[in-house]
Amino acid sequence: MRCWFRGRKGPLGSITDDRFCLDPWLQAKEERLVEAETENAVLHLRLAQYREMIKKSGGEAAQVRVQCGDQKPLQRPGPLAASRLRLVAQRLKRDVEALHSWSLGLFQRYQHAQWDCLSEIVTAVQRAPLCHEALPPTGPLEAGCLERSLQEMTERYQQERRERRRLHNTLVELRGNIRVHCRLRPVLPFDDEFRGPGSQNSPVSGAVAHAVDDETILVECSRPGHPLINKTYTFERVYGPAESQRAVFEDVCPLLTSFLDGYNVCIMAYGQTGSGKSFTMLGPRPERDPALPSGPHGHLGIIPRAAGEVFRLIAENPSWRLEVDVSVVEVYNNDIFDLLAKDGCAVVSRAKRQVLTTTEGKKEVSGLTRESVHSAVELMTLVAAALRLRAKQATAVHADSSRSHLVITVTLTAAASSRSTGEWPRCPVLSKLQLVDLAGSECAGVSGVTGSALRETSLINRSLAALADVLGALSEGRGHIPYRNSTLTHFLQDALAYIGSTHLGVELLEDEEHGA
Ligand SMILES: Nc1ncnc2c1ncn2[C@@H]1O[C@H](COP(=O)(O)OP(=O)(O)OP(=O)(O)O)[C@@H](O)[C@H]1O
Repeated sequence: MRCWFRGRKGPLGSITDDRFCLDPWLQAKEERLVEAETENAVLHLRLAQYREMIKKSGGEAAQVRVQCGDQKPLQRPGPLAASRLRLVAQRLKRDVEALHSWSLGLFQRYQHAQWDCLSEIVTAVQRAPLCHEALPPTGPLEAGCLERSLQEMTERYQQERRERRRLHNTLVELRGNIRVHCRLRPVLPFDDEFRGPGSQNSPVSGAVAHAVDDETILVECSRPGHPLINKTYTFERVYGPAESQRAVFEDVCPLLTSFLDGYNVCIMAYGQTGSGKSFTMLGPRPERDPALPSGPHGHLGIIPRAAGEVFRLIAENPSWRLEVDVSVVEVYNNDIFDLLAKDGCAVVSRAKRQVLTTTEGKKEVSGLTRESVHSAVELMTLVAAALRLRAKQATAVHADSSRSHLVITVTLTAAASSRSTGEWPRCPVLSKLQLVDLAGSECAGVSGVTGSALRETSLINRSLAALADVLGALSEGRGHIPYRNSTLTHFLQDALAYIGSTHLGVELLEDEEHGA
């Protein structure tokens, strides 16, 4: 699954007819490149000469030493000769240092020139289709030369891209394939309003969890009749209450480049009810205002921002010929509902689905609706429609509490045209991005739920406990992973099992007493 793009014929390989317009541009760049290479070669030559000279003089000195050893012992130089020798040695040292810094500078200039050339080549190649028709016809010999030079440039460009991809994904891996970030939301007015029946026992109000630094939080744990205990927890990253949606997304953004590079990515928001999972993942009130990535919304959550970024990356590389489709499901009361399913009148309606195991052992949801999308706005319009169907319920803790786990799956596939030309020889599915807004864990005593809502709470808590068990079993490398203990883990089995791919969990803690 990893690095599927690597070693494949890259997108520029298919540009063959648009090369003739590159002549003056490319020639100039090619000349600069050749100049820089020549300069580098000269430098290497001079370095070799200096090395040779040093070797030779070393040999001569050894010879003199041998000869002197046969005769009488060397007389110590007088003070005048010694200071002269010291001066010569100092001058030589300075010369060597100057030569070293000069060659270093030249090497750096060479590297910069190479990068400039390559980026200009890439721009030129990308602009090629636009100016092709404006050019006069070219002779066959010239065309052949240009073709070869374009091929070389294309190969170099592809090499650079492969290197970029390798470096990017190595960096992402170095930061960890499973990452847990923690966000503390600010204390909000409703935190006091919605104090549940159990909260009168809590002597503390206001913030009880604090960001100590950007990796540590401190939680004040208080129980009536017990002394206050402070506990600290560390995460890969901690966001304080004042940190923006943009700051959270900045850490997620590199994963989307990995998704486009063929890696599976799963981003989950986990936390207790009202702690800000939906706010972080979607933004405020996304079902009413879909917070389309084109709008001027500063509060956009991870999902609309990710949609914008995925399509921005695709637009940056038009020759990739990729297709994007999306499915939206909710896991509610241990059942899976397709939130993009349409009834007979093509109206979106909730439809129950089952998880099946395919002959290759993969998990699939039978009859799941997958809508093809061509822009972030299209994607978010579908998500907003699906969200209107998502199960919600007011509780004493949170007036707009989600009662289901929401899973948005964005699948990247090779376009049918590139499949038929054999450009993508393997399975057409390249990678999957799963964006999960889990239902919040809650204490029924505090949230004050009764009747069917109490059953929902119990099923939510059980499925979250099952998820914790699966993650625990995976991290401990246990032989048996209990995926089947809940529909949520069964449904997410492929994403969870693919532990080698990149996961980032955003754990959210409420910045007040319930969250502690
Ligand atoms: N960082 C934040 N800044 C400002 N307001 C926030 C922040 N995080 C959450 N909120 C607000 O807090 C409230 C609860 O947030 P949200 O609905 O995201 O919680 P949740 O964890 O998804 O809850 P549940 O699990 O019950 O659905 C919302 O009104 C939301 O706008």
